[in-house]
Amino acid sequence: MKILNQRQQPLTGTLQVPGDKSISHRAIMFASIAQGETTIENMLLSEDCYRTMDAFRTLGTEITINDHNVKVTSDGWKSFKRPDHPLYMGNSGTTARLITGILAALPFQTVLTGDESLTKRPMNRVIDPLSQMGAMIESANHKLPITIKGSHLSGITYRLPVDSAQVKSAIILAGLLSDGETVVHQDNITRDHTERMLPAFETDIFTDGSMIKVKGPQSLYAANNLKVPGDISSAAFWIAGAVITPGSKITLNDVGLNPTRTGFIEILKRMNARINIETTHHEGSEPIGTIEVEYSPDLTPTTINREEVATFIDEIPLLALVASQVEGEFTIQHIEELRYKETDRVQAIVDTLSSLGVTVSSRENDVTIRGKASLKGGKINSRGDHRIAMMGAIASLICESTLEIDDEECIQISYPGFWEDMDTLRN
Ligand SMILES: O=C(O)C1=C[C@@H](OP(=O)(O)O)[C@@H](O)[C@H](O)C1
Ligand SMILES: C=C(OP(=O)(O)O)C(=O)O
Repeated sequence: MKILNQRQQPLTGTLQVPGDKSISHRAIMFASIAQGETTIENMLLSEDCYRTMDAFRTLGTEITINDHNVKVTSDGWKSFKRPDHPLYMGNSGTTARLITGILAALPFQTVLTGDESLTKRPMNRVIDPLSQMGAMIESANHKLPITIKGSHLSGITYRLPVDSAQVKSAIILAGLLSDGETVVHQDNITRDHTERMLPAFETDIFTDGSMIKVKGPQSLYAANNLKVPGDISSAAFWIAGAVITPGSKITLNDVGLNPTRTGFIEILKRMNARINIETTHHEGSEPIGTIEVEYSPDLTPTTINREEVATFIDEIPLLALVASQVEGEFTIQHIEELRYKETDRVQAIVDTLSSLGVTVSSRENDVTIRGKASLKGGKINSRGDHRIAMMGAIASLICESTLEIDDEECIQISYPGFWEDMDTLRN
């Protein structure tokens, strides 16, 4: 439990947030299925990323960690060996979905398990398309634990029924290891780190943004040095904190500014938030830059379009918190996918904000928040969901009294240095 008493303390100063979680997972996975030695700089060493590293070590990859630099040495996917125990995915949906795409095409059986939260999250979204490719995956109710039998796969053409980068990536990875052509169509933009990073491993992949095409089977070769940009989803906590806390003014350096991830900033700008972003350079094919944010007293509501939801999917709890500081009624629409995250985040938003004294209600696919609210403090239950725990910590910046956060250790899942970074910005 964490007790926070930081009433109206502004966030000020400069910070570099840790490496991006989505990119860190992919760097380990792609380096593992490739032949040779890849070095990864600024790797995120969080619980979820350890689950990915543990799984690929069990399959035969050598991974050494020196500070935040990771060396991955592998003979490629054809050399992977059958694990002699179930692979534990912990809390990580990204690990579970993407590795299923790889393991489905390998000639041995693997069992995947997960923690209490992950075993409630849907796997049918990857099992269905992979089965169409010829995969044999057994599960009770399409949830973990699953048994992947390992079979010879053939390419498919598939239109994503949900806006999910995890599903898209699982199919692309399976496609690389399958016979023939695999084509994935998406109706709305989802994060495209897989498409951007794979060419660094000498992979042939074509995309025009709404369609992705790969031909298999392909051998992948180690990438030259990869550098992971700062995680914009981690930066988002400080951005939200600065926007709502009087007196704040912060600069965040070296943050990944991939346009498929910057939805939160775009939306805050539409709401009159005082934010400046500038792309300073690229690492591989990922744009990187600086974000400057100031306290923004004149926020206005905006409309959330379905097409943009995936570009800030993990920041929606934070947007709800910011919405509580906007005059009038603010509806965040089209957020049904939040029900399938670490917790039902639609419900978590309603329960957390209402326990802080905000008038908030939800229907199936949206949440409506009435502002401007004074947050009263008290106690919130993170339910073991890292993003809800950190959203609570940011709410505490403007609470009138002490706030207690249950189960705050879950923050290790995505942001191990969170409390240290909070101290940096409050000094
Ligand atoms: O591909 C990824 O790295 C991720 C995709 C998103 O999930 P979905 O694809 O399920 O929306 C996101 O919520 C998750 O934190 C990371
Ligand atoms: C949803 C998340 O991650 P994952 O799906 O990988 O568990 C998240 O980090 O908010």
